[in-house]
Amino acid sequence: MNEFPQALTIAGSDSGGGAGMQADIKTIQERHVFATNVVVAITAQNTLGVQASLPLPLSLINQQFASLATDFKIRACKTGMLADAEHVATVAENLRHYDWGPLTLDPVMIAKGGAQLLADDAIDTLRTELLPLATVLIPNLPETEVLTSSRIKTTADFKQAAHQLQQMGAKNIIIKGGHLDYQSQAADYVLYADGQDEWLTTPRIATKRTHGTGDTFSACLTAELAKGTPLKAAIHISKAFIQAAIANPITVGHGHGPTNHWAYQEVHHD
Ligand SMILES: Nc1ncnc2c1ncn2[C@@H]1O[C@H](COP(=O)(O)OP(=O)(O)OP(=O)(O)O)[C@@H](O)[C@H]1O
Ligand SMILES: Cc1ncc(COP(=O)(O)O)c(N)n1
Repeated sequence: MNEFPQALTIAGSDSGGGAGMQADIKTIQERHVFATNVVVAITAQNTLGVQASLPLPLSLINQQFASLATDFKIRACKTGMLADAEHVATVAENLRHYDWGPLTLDPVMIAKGGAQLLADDAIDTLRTELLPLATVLIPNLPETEVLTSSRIKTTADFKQAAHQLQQMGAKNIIIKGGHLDYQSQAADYVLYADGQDEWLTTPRIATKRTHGTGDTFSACLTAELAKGTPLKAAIHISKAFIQAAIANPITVGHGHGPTNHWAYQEVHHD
C-alpha cells in the first residue's frame, strides 16, 4: 500500500511557536505532509529571545529515532537546532543507521535574538559528520561564514563559499541572503549537485517579523521532497512559501514576531 507522505524534523522545541520544530511542523502540515519529530533540545523562548535551553539525554534521542523507524515510512528529513557536539554526533549516527530519505541540513547556530543554539566546539563535528550526509545544505550568511572560515560580501563570495561547502561533501547548497538587510532584494544563491546554479530573488519586505524564516523555508523544502517534488521545483515552492509567510504578517508577540504559515495556501490556493 502507498503510504501517505511522511517527513521528519530533528530539532529544538520553541515554546514561542514561531521557529524550531514548531515552525517545521506547521509548515509541513501546510504542504499536506504528515510531520514526525525528534526533539533534540527544549527551549523556553518567545519573540523577545531565548530565556532557557536544555538538550535532552542522548538515550532519549536514540529512542525517538528507534520508535519512528519501527513504525513510519519517512521520505525526507531535516535538522535544525542540535545544541552541542555530542548531540550532533548522535543525530549523525541515527541518520547513517536508518533510511529517512533526503536530508535538508539547516546548520542552526545563533537565534535571531542572539542566543547560541549550537556550541562553538560542535562546528567541527557538524562539518565532518553531518555535511557529507546532506542532500541540501541551507546555511544563512553567518553560518556560511563560520563553516567556510570566510567573509561573504559580494556575489562572487556566495559562489566561492557554495563551491567550498560542496567540496566538504554536501550535494546541493542554498546560501540564504536574508541577513543582507541593506539590500532591496532577498536573494539566495543555489548551487546544484550537477554544477548548475541560480539566484532566488524576491522583494525584501521591511519587517521585524522574521522569527523562524530559515526553519520555515527548509521545512517546506523537506515536505516537498517527501512528496517526491523534483528538487528545483521544491526549492521554488519553498521560496514562494517563505515570501508569502513574511509578506502577510500576523500580529503575535512583542519582539521579532513569527511568520504567517497559512499565507502561502491563501495566496496560491495550493
Ligand atoms: N525581510 C525579508 N523579506 C523577504 N524575504 C526575506 C526577508 N528576510 C529573510 N528572507 C528570506 O527568508 C529566507 C530565510 O532566510 P534567513 O537568512 O532569514 O534565514 P535564517 O537566518 O536561517 O532564519 P532563522 O534563523 O530566522 O530561521 C530566505 O529565503 C531569505 O531570503
Ligand atoms: C529551537 C529553535 N530553533 C531554531 C531557531 C532559529 O530561529 P531564529 O533565528 O529566527 O530565532 C530558534 N530560535 N529556536
